[in-house]
Amino acid sequence: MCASRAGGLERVFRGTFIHSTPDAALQILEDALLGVDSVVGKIAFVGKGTELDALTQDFGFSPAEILHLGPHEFFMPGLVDTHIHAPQYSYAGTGLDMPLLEWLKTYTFPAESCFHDLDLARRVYTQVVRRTLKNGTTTACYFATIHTDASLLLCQITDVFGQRGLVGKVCMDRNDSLPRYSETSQESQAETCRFIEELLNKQYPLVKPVVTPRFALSCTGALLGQLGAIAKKNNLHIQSHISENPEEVKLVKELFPEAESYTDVYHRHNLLTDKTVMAHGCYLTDQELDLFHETGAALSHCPNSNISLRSGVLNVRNVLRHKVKLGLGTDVAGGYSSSMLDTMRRTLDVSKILGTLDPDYHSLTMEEVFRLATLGGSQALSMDQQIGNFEVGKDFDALRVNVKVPDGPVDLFQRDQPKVGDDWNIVEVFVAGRKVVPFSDPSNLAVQSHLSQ
Ligand SMILES: Nc1nc2[nH]cnc2c(=O)[nH]1
Ligand SMILES: [Zn+2]
Repeated sequence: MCASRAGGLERVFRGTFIHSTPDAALQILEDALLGVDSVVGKIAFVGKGTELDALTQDFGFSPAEILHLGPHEFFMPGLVDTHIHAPQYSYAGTGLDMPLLEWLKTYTFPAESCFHDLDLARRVYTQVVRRTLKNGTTTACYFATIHTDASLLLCQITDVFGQRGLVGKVCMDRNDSLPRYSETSQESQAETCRFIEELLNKQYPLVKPVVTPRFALSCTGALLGQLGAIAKKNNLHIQSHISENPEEVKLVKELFPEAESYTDVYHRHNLLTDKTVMAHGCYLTDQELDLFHETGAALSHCPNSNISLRSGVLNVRNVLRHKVKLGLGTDVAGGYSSSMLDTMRRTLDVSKILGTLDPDYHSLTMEEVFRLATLGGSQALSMDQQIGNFEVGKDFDALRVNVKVPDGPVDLFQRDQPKVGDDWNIVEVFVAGRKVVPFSDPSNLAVQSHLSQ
């Protein structure tokens, strides 16, 4: 039995719990009892069904209060999307017919430039938060747009729906392709400070700011340096993109000839810390991966996007060999799906293709991918003290999965082989102990009144 002192009323579940630990990619706890301190939303104890008597005494609950999972149900940790562009949800699944830099100019910047319109932002951001929560994303690391007020609205919506979020106002002072979607270095710096200050003043318990230079091609060295200083002063997370596409890598070399590598561009501006997560990294050298390891910076693997924009292929084994923290990201709308289950499948598929091309390559297992999507994501965001698995003392961020949901997407023949499933199978979602899916009517009413202010 593992337990911490109880602070409040317990909500106790009994059944199967599946999670990862640093030592075990997949651990299945059958007939387990898990208690949640409902005041603080943290896991108070994890024990075996055979320890019921001791647990009821120690934590003061009665067996009648236990919520029993069904025979085809289990709990798993919430999914962590380490890289998603909230405004791009508005055109997800379209416009995937060109490579990254053309795609940005043709679809992305024009779409994002409209988010000065707060009505549009409210509609799209409400949908992306609802959809990702329903799909089991309990923590999302969001890019918004350059617009501060719309970015603050995304924070508010994330808070109201109860999702855990890192949210970044995007910074870009070097984008001459679309004049109406750009800002000066001074504006970018001042608005980033305003965004951080206003968001921290709101004191949302689960939503935090993340310093967000779009990528090296969108930012001058001066802005990168200012953003590095802002992140350091406020001890904040940092997110950006790196080494996604060969053309991008080549242009970064030309724009920053003084830097030793793409990674060095960020490093010399103090943007590589143990609270940094960089998306993609398909073309990083071993030396660059060493620098990631030394600084504690993490990578977000976004396979759907890498395939859809034909950007590249990340060698996940090599990243793990360099002991670089790694999570998974949907990268909507470079990735066409906002579902982390899709990202998990693509991660597996890409790894199997690498194994097909090179018989010496050890493809990832399903269990390893499960760990990347949960504990790995929490490590990549340096939040693994708080979330990522069912360790006592962590917040209860969890998905209740029913592999035999009525009219569900899979047919089950053997009780013990629930190895495939879909978003439909996620019947309840908890964040910090609060049930956030199904959406409750009162919560919807609260959303309406909050958001109309
Ligand atoms: N996939 C992706 N890569 C980027 N690099 C710079 N901006 C973006 C973006 O919005 N999506
Ligand atoms: Zn991205």
